[in-house]
Amino acid sequence: GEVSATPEPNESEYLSPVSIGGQTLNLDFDTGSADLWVFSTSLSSSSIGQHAAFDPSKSSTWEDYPGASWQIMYGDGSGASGTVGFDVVEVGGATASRQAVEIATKVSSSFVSDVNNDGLLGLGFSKINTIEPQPQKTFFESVLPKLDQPVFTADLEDDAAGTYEFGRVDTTKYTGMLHVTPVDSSNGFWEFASTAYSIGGTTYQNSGASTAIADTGTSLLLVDDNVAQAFYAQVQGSQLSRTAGGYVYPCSAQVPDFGVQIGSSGFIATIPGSDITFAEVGQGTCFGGVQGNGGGGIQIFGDVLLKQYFAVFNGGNESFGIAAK
Ligand SMILES: Cc1ccc(-c2noc([C@H]3C[C@@H](O)CN3)n2)cc1F
Repeated sequence: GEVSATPEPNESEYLSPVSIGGQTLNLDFDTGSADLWVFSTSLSSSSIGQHAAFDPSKSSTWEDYPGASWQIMYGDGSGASGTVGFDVVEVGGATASRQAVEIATKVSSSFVSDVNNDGLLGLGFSKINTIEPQPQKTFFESVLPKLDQPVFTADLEDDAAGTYEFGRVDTTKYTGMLHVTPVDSSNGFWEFASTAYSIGGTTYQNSGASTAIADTGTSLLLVDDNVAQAFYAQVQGSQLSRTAGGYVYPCSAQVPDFGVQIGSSGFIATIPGSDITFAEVGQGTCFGGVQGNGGGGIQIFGDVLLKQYFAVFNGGNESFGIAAK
């Protein structure tokens, strides 16, 4: 089948309506993790606040997974944990009839205050699913055999709503060719080689051999520290600010275009300098959308890059592709 879910954009995440046991929640689609978890009525009312909370007792199709648990930590240190069951999960039009659904009994404060999402839907590989005693399939892995094509696409926008589609590649959504690279899923991510970058149209080889992941759940573009340093060396007045947590510069500064290689093919995905500023932090100072990854070895290509392109995640041949739009 072919489905589409239109995420509501928020300053740092793309939310899509998901039906679980007939209850609709807005979930943050995250290709960098593999847990589908929801705010639940097991949480305290102060934690639930304005969030939609899933109530298993009101679902006629809910099935407990006795003794199972989960616990996850995200890149920013936020986290959640709880118990597990199975239910019917429907996104746009694709239905997983017995999808593992992780019930939050604890969530960190940043999830309580992020009133836009009622949980996350992981689109990474189930190798990193945190359910004990046995990791469970992601929604995509559950529906994959039933899809016309074993793919999902992400068409993220800056301010307008973006779109995730499962089972087809809408070729009217992009122009030119799709630049496809093989993915190495052994770490559980949509991971590929990326050893070159460009600043202001000039291409450089990245000394520290590096890989990158396509991560729709990360807002920024986190590159090797030496690459971030080389980029901001070309932004007048920029500095690495501990208080801001990264590189900042005068909002009036001229920011060069920045590009990163997708796979070893040679294609450099470029972001116009005018789209690189992520936020104003006050006093005419701006926080850059390109930042270092803190020496993690893996670069994290988040929304700052992905929203410039149409992205195709292929679970059949394990590849990642992007095209201009
Ligand atoms: C409050 C909140 C915090 C973090 C995240 C979050 N979602 O995806 C990710 C990235 C980082 C990596 O962990 C996997 N993908 N981070 C979402 C939130 F709503």
